[in-house]
Amino acid sequence: MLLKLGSKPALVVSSAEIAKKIMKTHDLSFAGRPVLIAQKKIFYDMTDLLNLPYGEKWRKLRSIFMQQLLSSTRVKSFNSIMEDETGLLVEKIEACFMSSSPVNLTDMFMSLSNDLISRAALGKKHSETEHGKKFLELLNEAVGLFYNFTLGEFVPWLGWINRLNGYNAALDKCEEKTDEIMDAIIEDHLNSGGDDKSKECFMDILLDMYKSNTPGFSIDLITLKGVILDVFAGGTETSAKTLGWVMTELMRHPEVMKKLQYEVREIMQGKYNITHDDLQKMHYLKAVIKETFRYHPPLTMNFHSSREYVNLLGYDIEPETMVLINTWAIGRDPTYWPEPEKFMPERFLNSSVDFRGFDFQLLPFGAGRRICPGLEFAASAIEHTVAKLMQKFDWALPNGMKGEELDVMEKPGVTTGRKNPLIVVVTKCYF
Ligand code: HEM
Repeated sequence: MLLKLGSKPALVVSSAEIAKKIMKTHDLSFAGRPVLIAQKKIFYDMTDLLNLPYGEKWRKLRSIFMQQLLSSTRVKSFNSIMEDETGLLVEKIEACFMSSSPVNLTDMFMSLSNDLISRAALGKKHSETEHGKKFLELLNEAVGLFYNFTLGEFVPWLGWINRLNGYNAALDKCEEKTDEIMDAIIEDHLNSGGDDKSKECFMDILLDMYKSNTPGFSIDLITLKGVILDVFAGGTETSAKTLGWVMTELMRHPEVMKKLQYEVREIMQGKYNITHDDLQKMHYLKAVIKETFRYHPPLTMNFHSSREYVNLLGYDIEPETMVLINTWAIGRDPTYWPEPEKFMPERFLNSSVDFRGFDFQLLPFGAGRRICPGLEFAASAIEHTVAKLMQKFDWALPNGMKGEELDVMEKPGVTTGRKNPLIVVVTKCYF
């Protein structure tokens, strides 16, 4: 669907065929990002990977993400962090069980996700430091500002409204505070380093590059800050909200939960720590996670922008057309998904369809050149957490509520999670 949002052309893509044309056939032509007021302010004039226009700088930064920070070898090396943090999550849940208190999984998943990213990025838990807490508050504020599309965004001559209603002032303040905190985090890291001295975190790698004079290897301070900002902005809410949806669907479908618990407990017999190899054997777990990504992609719209004129199915697409790929609608398209409104992990059991960017009917991480570089990290963290929760606990809803009574209302935002917190109770712990 080709639209005009104010003065800006926009193309909304709701079918897998067109998504394939955008992200495969014409990937290079559509590898841009729309220039948005809030993103320009908060992400250092859009010099971070998430927002950079496609080009030489983007390619260099992308290779830092893929080869230095988030390569599959490095993601595997984070297994011990994942094991530690999911172990702590288990302890918190056990404490709720002992005191017969309900468990707020929404809050717990948000803390877990923040702590995992913090330890990988900064070598320590951000949520426990003063700057860290402020940074998390600011990220929340920034996300609110991103979602608040203003008229001035699409009708430039109405930009004065943003001055009048305080939006520009709020952005200026958020930009200033974010930069101050980024400086404080870097300073703090230079003074103390991470708690886990044996492991290199993203900040160590980036600071080495910042201090290096090797051509093609060094980066400037703004780039360093942009990378850290991207890792937190891209990696925390997305994973936390996915976990919330996985557990929601498992609570709503006790037969699926039982089958999953059986698989995990069979594979883990007598063992506590879950390894990468154990996860590879958990086929039903992978199917449950794929089905959750199909039904509840945390980024329901994926933003690209055209870089040149393209003729798409007979339509002329102008340069700088905003392209919105509606992954939510594509995941529920009956052309690809029989009974799309049914949560049915079995549909993935004898199927090669995956979310790694080759199957355009399942695009939670996007596809093509700009596919999410955090895919392996996120998938591993989500698999690890869900496996642990299935291994250790039996679950129920509070006050005898039945699974089908649990709501699936969504709270719209940059990422889409549950509207209401997910509150559950543990009925049995396996020590
Ligand atoms: C469930 C978790 C996650 C989901 C669903 C997700 C989804 C996405 C999507 C849809 C995109 C846009 C792809 C495109 O434009 O085609 C993206 C880009 C990105 N993601 Fe993720 N993401 C997740 C986790 C992460 C993590 C853990 C990190 C970092 C540690 C991360 C960092 C990024 C970055 C930097 C980009 C921009 C890439 C570029 O423009 O070249 N994401 N993500």
